[in-house]
Amino acid sequence: MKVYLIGFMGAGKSTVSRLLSSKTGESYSDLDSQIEEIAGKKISAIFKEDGEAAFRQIEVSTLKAAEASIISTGGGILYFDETGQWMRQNGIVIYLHAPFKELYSRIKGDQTRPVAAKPYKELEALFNKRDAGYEEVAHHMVSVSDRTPESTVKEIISIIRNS
Ligand SMILES: Nc1ncnc2c1ncn2[C@@H]1O[C@H](COP(=O)(O)OP(=O)(O)OP(=O)(O)O)[C@@H](O)[C@H]1O
Ligand SMILES: O=C(O)C1=C[C@@H](O)[C@@H](O)[C@H](O)C1
Ligand SMILES: [Mg+2]
Repeated sequence: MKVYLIGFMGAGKSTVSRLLSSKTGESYSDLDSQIEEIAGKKISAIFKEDGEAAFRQIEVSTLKAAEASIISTGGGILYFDETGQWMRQNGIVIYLHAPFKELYSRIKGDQTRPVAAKPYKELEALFNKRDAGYEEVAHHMVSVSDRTPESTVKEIISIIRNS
């Protein structure tokens, strides 16, 4: 059974997937890292040189080809409408949720995330739009607000056991 972690930038999808993998012994794949390996360059360079649309095409094909049990997605994984339904049909989808302000404080000024360079208000509007989409697609919503990754992982392990 596959587990897909979804959520906005800074939610901790990469951090939690790594820890979940080490606690359960299940394999994990971080789509952003895999994309950088496939493309042979950083995400910021893909955005700059090839454009966001090209990045999104690689992102969705990397998602569909991912073989690991735990898959950490990028914040824009719902760029294509059908991607959410595809994940739901292929595994358990878990939304890591926190209020925008908290996520913003984790990602502001981070040069590795080109989307995070948007002005505060624009980014907040993007969060509000995506938040509804993540919630609709997810089988489970897990709060990552003011919480350690260890505690989040415990909750996810219990969700997996009961699924
Ligand atoms: N529970 C947490 N509490 C505080 N900070 C956290 C927590 N989880 C992750 N972080 C920090 O927030 C930042 C973003 O975490 P991470 O890269 O795991 O997010 P992400 O959801 O994978 O983001 P992206 O969508 O951009 O890939 C990192 O600096 C990380 O150390
Ligand atoms: O939220 C987004 O649109 C993104 C999030 C990151 O995980 C990367 O996938 C990329 O920087 C785009
Ligand atoms: Mg990540």
